[in-house]
Amino acid sequence: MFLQNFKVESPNVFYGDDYIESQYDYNTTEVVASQGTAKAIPKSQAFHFRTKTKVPKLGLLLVGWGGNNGSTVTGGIIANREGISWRTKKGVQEPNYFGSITQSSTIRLGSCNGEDVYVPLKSLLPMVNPNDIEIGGWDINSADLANAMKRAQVFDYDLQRQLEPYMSKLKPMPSIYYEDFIAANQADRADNLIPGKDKKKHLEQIRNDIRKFKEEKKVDKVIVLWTANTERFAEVLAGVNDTAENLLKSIEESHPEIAPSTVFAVASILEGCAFINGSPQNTFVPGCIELAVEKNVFIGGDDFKSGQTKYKSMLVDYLVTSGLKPLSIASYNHLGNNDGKNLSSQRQFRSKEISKSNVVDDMVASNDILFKPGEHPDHIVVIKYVPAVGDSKRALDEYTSEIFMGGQNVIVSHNTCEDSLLAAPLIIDLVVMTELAQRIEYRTGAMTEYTGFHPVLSLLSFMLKAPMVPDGTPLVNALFKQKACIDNILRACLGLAPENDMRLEHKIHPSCLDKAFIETDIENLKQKGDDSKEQESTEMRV
Ligand SMILES: NC(=O)c1ccc[n+]([C@@H]2O[C@H](COP(=O)([O-])OP(=O)(O)OC[C@H]3O[C@@H](n4cnc5c(N)ncnc54)[C@H](O)[C@@H]3O)[C@@H](O)[C@H]2O)c1
Ligand SMILES: O=P([O-])([O-])O[C@@H]1[C@@H](O)[C@H](O)[C@@H](O)[C@H](O)[C@@H]1O
Repeated sequence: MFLQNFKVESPNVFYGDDYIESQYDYNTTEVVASQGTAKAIPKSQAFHFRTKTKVPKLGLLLVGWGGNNGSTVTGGIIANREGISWRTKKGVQEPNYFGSITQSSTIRLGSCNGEDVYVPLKSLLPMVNPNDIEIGGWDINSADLANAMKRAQVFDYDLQRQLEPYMSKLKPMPSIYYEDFIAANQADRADNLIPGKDKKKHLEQIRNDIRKFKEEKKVDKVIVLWTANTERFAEVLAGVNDTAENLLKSIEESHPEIAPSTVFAVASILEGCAFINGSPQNTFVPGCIELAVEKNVFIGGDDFKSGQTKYKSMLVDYLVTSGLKPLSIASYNHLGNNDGKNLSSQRQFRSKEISKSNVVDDMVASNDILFKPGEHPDHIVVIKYVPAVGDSKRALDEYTSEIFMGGQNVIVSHNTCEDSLLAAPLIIDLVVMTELAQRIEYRTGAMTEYTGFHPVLSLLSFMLKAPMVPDGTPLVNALFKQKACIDNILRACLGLAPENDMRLEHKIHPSCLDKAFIETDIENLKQKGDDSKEQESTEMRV
């Protein structure tokens, strides 16, 4: 069964004008190791969540707006907003948001008389509609978005033709170009630059651009997202970018080791705007993270997880979960877009190699039966630039695993995809989820005031190859664990238990179930809800 929307009827949830409020018992298991044995201790803590119901008018500023991803996500949103369909050799194609979990995925809400009930993920809590997002951005290249779209060669001609009048009006703001950070082969694109080499002036100009965009477009908030080229890793240097104070001083002094992406991140944070890094470089040097925490502004990254790596994080999870031991992962792809051209330079490729290689670490570390401590599969990552294939990346992967009694299993996959058509929906999800997270607050334990999630927004992990997590917290790459995290946190904001797939009611004799479990007395629940709200508001007045 599928429903478009629903309301939770429970004493633990209150739908107010300004907030959806919930009470939620967070249950987990603490393991205490002592004298060679371990004790598993169930733990529970009561949380109060509240989510602002008013969805803001959202502005999105893309760094690298004129790129394949930037032009594709912009054109895709315009086509959906304007209802533009187009002719292809297979007939008429309608616009959609396939590939976006916020727009095209569902979750199991519960069951109705034994039948599973599914609802759109976006029906759980009020979310921004991508069609309403105001988009702008910067690019080192001056091409307007119509010419950028043509250059990208991603959309069908008949769609490009209809988008042209909208896209030709969109022009990227001048940006900053520090040639040492991206491939030398990008130099011929750099004709749209903020003048000078003074990084302090660059920072101020970018901050001014953000403020100007917010005023002109009359948006309530702005999110900045990096979809510009992959940069080389910046060196983390004591006294330069290791603390917020040193980073700000280094920008003032135009230190050569401060990357364009870090200047954009600092500008966004200082303007109170969340910053998301869709590329693999270490934009978030320690000083930048410290600044985000100090200013309590969300940051998220790194590197969109679009096709080959998303597949890898799923397949290795299946293998290890099944007790099969991956021995080697050979991950090759070639592509012919400008991203591939930039990555044909070793230092930029190295950034990508890191983000594509670490994605299996948590799954391997989860199973000491298969892997001795420190043991891991051979894992190679190869990316080649082949202009002829354009944005249509060809990914070839081979997974060799050890199976029962010394046997071997070899899985080979071929995955052809228009890279930008997989990345564009991720940009939408990263932005929609970040904006939603900005409206969720919690209080727990002795707290009397509500507060927001940690500024390093690990909730975004499902969309990213190398997810940023708060210092000292575990990094989860297993794909469906990442999705379950999103689903269950949204459920908690509605006072709903996490989805656990036990389906106990279908594993026991129905006569064993309580009458109340089988027949839900809505009226009785409603009364309980009113009483508990009265009690909660009394509590809140204390
Ligand atoms: N499936 C995918 O496409 C995918 C997946 C994961 C990560 N990524 C990453 O996303 C980024 C964008 O990918 P793409 O295919 O759109 O690349 P692209 O080369 O088409 O676009 C990048 C754009 O950034 C611009 N640019 C470079 N430096 C800039 C700067 N300092 N300021 C402003 N603009 C700048 C370039 O002129 C270009 O228009 C790349 O880093 C890529 O590695 C892409
Ligand atoms: O598909 P995926 O591995 O998630 O990600 C892609 C890589 O396979 C590709 O080599 C690279 O050019 C893209 O920028 C993107 O990173």
